Amino acid sequence: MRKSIATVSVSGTLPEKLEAVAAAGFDAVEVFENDLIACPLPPEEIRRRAADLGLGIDLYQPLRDFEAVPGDVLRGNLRRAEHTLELMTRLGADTLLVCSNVSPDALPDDALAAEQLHLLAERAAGHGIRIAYEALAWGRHVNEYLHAWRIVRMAGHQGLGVCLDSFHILSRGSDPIGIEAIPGEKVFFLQLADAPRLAMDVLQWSRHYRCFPGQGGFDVTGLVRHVLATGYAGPLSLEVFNDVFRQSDARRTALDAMRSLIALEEALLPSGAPPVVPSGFAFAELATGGSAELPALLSALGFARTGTHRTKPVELWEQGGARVLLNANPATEGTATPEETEPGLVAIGLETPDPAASVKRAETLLAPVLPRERAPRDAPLDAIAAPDGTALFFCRTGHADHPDWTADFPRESPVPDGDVTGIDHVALTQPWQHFDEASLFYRSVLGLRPQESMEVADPYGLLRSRALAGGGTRLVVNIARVVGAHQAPRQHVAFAVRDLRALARRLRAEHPGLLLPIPANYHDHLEARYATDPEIRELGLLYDRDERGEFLHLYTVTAGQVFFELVQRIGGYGGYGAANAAVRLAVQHAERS
Ligand SMILES: O=C(O)c1ccc(O)c(O)c1
Ligand SMILES: [Mg+2]
Repeated sequence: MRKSIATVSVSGTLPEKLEAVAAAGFDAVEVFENDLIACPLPPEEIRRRAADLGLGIDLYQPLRDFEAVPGDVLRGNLRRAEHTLELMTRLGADTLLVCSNVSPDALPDDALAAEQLHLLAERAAGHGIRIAYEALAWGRHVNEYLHAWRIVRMAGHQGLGVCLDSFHILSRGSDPIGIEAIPGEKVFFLQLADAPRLAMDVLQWSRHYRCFPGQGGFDVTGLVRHVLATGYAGPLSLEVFNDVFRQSDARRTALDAMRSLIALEEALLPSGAPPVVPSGFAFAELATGGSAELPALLSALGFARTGTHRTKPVELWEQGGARVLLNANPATEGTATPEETEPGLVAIGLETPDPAASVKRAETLLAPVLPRERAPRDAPLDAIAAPDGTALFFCRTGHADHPDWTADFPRESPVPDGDVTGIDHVALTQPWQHFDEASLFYRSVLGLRPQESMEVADPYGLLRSRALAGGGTRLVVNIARVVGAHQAPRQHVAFAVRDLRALARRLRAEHPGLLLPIPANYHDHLEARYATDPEIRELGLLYDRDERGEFLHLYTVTAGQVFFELVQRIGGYGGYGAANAAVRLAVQHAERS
């Protein structure tokens, strides 16, 4: 299907927007009025630049507050409309979006609205232009898409149809099934936006919080199915007003937008290949930053170095099913970022049933595929870059028909069988403007299911956190908005533990200072709330429960950018102890200062 995007959805000047959108592979744009009137280039030049970039201008928008007005207001409106139609001729746009009237001048009179829209459609037809009428969710009298359709039908003009916008329809809770009552040839345009579910004024919600399909809480795919059932064959056009995207790199946002449409289109196809969901973690790779902190932490937790890479300063540490690579020199492997000069997570190995299919899917969804020669191992593993720069390797460990990366680490000692059984989850911190992008990335590329995002108080700011899970893989993406010097550690690796009480008892006895101290106030609160047993306080454990089970966890001190969490899930507990994250952040800040 033809893919289009409104210029309002990305940052920059109009020429910059066009370039970014073209580079991401879009076919066309909707030109937003504000972008045009602030642009020093004449419309003919904008048209030429778009054409040179291979972009059509599918729509110009919006003409506001036009219909259902008294006669004296109509005269002014027609003058405005005439100007817009002339401008569109110069721009080469053939569809004008008219959004429903929000002004106090508007009358609650459908027949009058229909008559005046008919008049406008007649004038527009003289310029070879069609009118797409859109119900804004906050329109004064017309705010439902079926109401807009009734008026369009009443007007009965060939050059007048409706514009459907998923945000306006779904934000009001309207049932999109009604779309199927509209003949496809009367749907002139389809605008798509998702949004997080927020209880707030709908205009503010629309103007600041829209996001790309797959990033919010609406069933945009389901709505598109109804639109396609009408026979609609026009563009899928993204129209996203979002305060973060307005400030982000336009090219990156445009790629994110394109990824969203590719994933949406795929979801529409009954034959679409389902995502290859990773079944768990093969390894976590940490840069040591040349310090002994990480090996010391791991051996205290019961890990042992089981192998050393044949040619590279990389060690394999294992316990139970948990594997950690300690890399003394990741910068020479071509993945250098400033964080790598201190201990931190640089890569994650994911177990997938079909590594080739995983990387192919990642490529289809515009994930940056890392060149093989940059892979820090000798076994030919495919890797992609996650939005925060972490490398994600696709592995099929222990299957003879796939490259055996563990063979690069000749075995030095057996794998200890201690309390740690595997990697439960990995948490990554995104730059704040990449939160929605990261959610969509992990959801579409890896097929993980996002959970609701949560907000956690940090003593110096706010942490937003979203867990994504599927097939035995759990990731947590965080963004922290905190004042300069008070950054919390960026990453953690959480190990699954069989008996956390036993492990905590041992660690407290043998390695005082290794675990993060938990305030007594926390345990007072916990006992009042859950009547937890005194051992939880004695051992300094954190605790949570949900309707399916219980969760015990604790944290180590931090090394560079990374720390370890130890978790024990009891019953079917499905969370991450988010209620305790604020306590952890406060203690980590105190520990640093
Ligand atoms: O917020 C607005 O005013 C606005 C304008 C045009 C649209 O297509 C829309 O969905 C919203
Ligand atoms: Mg719209």
